[in-house]
Amino acid sequence: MKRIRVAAGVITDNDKVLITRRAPKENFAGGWEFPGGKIEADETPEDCLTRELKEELNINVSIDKFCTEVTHDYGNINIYLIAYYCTITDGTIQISVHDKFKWVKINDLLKFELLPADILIAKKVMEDYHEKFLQI
Ligand SMILES: Nc1nc2c([nH]c(=O)n2[C@H]2C[C@H](O)[C@@H](COP(=O)(O)OP(=O)(O)OP(=O)(O)O)O2)c(=O)[nH]1
Repeated sequence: MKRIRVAAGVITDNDKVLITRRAPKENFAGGWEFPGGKIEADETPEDCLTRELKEELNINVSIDKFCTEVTHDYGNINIYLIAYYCTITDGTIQISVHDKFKWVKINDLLKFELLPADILIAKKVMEDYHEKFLQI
């Protein structure tokens, strides 16, 4: 089975988080995801994420913190997905490979049709958010 490694960015703004929708003709068209892409052989996940977010959304980000990692078996492909919390440091979002982007309430994340591998990431983001909220 084909195995790939993918880095994804969890970009939050107070109670919201950014998700992007895979365009028609892409694999998993119509599915919402955390933007990012495949990690190349000579790249760290962080370098990959910086590159992908610039390529796909035209933004520069700082990578703040590891969020979580998951592996998911899609049948024909096995994906290792590593997610990091990021902050936009420069630029305004311009989509190029996605057909939509949306800032959604963290609490509403599971209402969107996320890619299957992203459900565990979404749950971790919600958990981290609630923990932060309880500490205030
Ligand atoms: N980017 C991204 N991909 C995800 C997520 N969850 C998930 O299962 N995937 C899957 C979908 C794709 O099969 C794969 C990532 O491929 P991609 O098409 O986004 O990566 P890429 O930009 O490097 O691809 P390419 O067109 O250059 O080949 O991982 C996610 O949250 N973000």
